[in-house]
Amino acid sequence: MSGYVSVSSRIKSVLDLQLRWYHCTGIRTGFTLRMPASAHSVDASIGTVSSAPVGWVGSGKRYYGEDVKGEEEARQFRGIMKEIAGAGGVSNPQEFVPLLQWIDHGRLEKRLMKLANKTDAFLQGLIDEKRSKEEKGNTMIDHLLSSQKSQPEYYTDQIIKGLILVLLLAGTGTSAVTIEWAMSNLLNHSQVLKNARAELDNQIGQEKLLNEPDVSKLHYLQNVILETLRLYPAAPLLLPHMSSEDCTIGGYNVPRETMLLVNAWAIHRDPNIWHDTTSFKPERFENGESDVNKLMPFGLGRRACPGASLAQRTIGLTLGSLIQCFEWERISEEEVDMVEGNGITMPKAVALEAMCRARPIITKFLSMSEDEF
Ligand code: HEM
Repeated sequence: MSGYVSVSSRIKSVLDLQLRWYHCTGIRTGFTLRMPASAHSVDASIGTVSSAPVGWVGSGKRYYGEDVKGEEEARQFRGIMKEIAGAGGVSNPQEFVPLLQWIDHGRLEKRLMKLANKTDAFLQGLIDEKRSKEEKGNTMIDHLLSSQKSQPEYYTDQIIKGLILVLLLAGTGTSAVTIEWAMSNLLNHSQVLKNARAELDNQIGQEKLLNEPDVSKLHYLQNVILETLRLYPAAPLLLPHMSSEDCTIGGYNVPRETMLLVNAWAIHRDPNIWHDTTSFKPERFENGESDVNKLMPFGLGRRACPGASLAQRTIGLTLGSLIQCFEWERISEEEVDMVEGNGITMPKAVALEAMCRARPIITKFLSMSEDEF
């Protein structure tokens, strides 16, 4: 976190921060605090606390937000990510009418090949850039390249590119979208927000910043996240699976090699399973494991999400930090719009906008010397 802003510029901006409400826009990359130019340096340091990690690409570069260096490269990256997200959500008529393969209807395969080549070239560029540098950094690519030296047969460039993509595609958008849904729910349920803030004040206080190991003490906050994942699972249909044998599901005969989608969104709202199913009630998870075991936002079984526990920690840390550091309010009397948009990771149809005001910890945080972080 160090290196963003000098101590004096932090202190200068503190008063400004404490007096005003700032407007925040929940763009797809997580929360961005929009502040006037006078507080820009503060924006940079807070951004590290509050924003979801999309855009860091394991190479230490930021491609989203206001402090982007290398705009052309960032634009290229954002373009690729947008195309991948779009391509992931489309249905392919050729899978339903195989004849269409012969006339290459929609040219989907060609477009995907082009996109794959473009993505591969971009990621290879990042690896080559790191490899050519004398000084080794502390980024994911640096570490993977050093593993490549000791285990070249496993850590090939191809594997490294795959790992970066997994983190980007599976790991960041899902977590960012969940934080945005969680914050929207909190803004529409002021008592839940108060309870979450009271828990943070009791357990952590305003003297030290929330840390990752603290998140396990915050049971109410974790229930807020579970309840968000119940009502707004980031992957509502999980990922497509394929039947390996002929089988029967719910009375339907399913032939071998049929694509199967599990509607976790609907299961999470099934009145036969959940009480008061559409209400946002984190308290429902206070009665032990039984309700938690009915959730499946990360899938189940062998192919369940391997990042589930990482996701719960990073979401807990980010959401907890947002609540610990800021007071939050809606931009108007009107409730935050909770309509779902389209996309492979279920976005909000209307991006969240909210007001935030710094809490006392920000004063302490911003007046600390860089060595104290
Ligand atoms: C809120 C956050 C997240 C949600 C809701 C989520 C959800 C899911 C779901 C539903 C699946 C498919 C499970 C199935 O096929 O039944 C999946 C797969 C996967 N997720 Fe996540 N995920 C999240 C975060 C992450 C993170 C942080 C990472 C890694 C850093 C990650 C890595 C993966 C990978 C690699 C797979 C593919 C596993 C396989 O096919 O064997 N996910 N995730």
